[in-house]
Amino acid sequence: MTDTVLSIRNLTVEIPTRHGILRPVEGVSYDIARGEILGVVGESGAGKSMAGNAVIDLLSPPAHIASGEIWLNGQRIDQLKGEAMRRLRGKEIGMVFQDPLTSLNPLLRIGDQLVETMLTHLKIGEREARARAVTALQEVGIPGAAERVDSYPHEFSGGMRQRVVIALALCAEPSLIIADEPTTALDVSVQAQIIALLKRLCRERGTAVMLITHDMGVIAEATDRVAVMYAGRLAELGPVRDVLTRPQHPYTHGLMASTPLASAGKARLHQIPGAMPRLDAVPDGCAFHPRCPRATDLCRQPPPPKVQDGKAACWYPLTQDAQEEAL
Ligand SMILES: Nc1ncnc2c1ncn2[C@@H]1O[C@H](COP(=O)(O)OP(=O)(O)OP(=O)(O)O)[C@@H](O)[C@H]1O
Repeated sequence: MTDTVLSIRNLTVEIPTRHGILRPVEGVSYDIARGEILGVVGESGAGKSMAGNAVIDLLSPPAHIASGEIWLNGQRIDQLKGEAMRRLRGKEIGMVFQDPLTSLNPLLRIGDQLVETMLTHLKIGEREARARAVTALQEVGIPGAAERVDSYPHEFSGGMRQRVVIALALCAEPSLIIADEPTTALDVSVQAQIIALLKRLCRERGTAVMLITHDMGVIAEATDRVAVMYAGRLAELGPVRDVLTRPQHPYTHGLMASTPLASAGKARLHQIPGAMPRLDAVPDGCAFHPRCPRATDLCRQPPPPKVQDGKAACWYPLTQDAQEEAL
């Protein structure tokens, strides 16, 4: 028996437009194992959310999965629609989005939302579900959970609301959590607490997590492995320590050098010259080549080698020595 929870294979998402077909996700593959937190990182517009939304059939039409496969616990799910997908979303996949209010019903007490979710997906009765709702709120650190279970979402602060969303996402005991920028809307002081909470609870339960973020600090703090996306493609995939301290792809290297975390103590932050291409103008070859100081003619023509775990999609991956000098 494998402990792979989610397996994305060669996923391509297309958006047909009047000017041609856009591919916000192209040929992306990664796995997430039980109890593992995979960080998906990249600049705004890199396709991180699209890849996550494809898993839960939340792509906004006309965006759609054009090719590839998505497997959850050995079941192929990329063709599931309607009720079958809704059932899977509540039971097997929990979701935590940037804005907690999108996950909460403003008209229902939070206890009722937790109870409803548990009654739908777990084989337990109402009394048991009520008791578990209080425990769930205690576990996510809501003070006075026994009373707050009867509060409405608007009666909580942003950070507390996100705690409630985490309780809601976990209460049906899913095998996968998709957390898309879960702390971006929160005060800096609260961000670290929420990330620590998510990490602890998922570790305890063996839940796999796809953690989508543009924040390298969150990646460093919470993840086991990292998938780096650029212009819809995977640039690099590997254990967090390797990707952060010994990035092979020049894009990852630039991303690291441009974060305050990595450049602490340096006089000023590095900037990657230029901008990520628009989806209707993604260059041939390696999409990063116009911004890459190491690019040669080879990078302008054939697609770069496919990413493998621990091996970047680059003809000229940075060796350890080159990492010191490059960029
Ligand atoms: N309906 C649409 N038509 C055209 N382009 C779209 C459409 N929906 C999304 N896109 C584009 O798809 C790309 C991928 O978007 P996505 O939200 O996945 O990026 P992201 O990496 O999650 O960025 P962010 O961190 O800003 O959320 C972006 O360039 C976005 O502009």
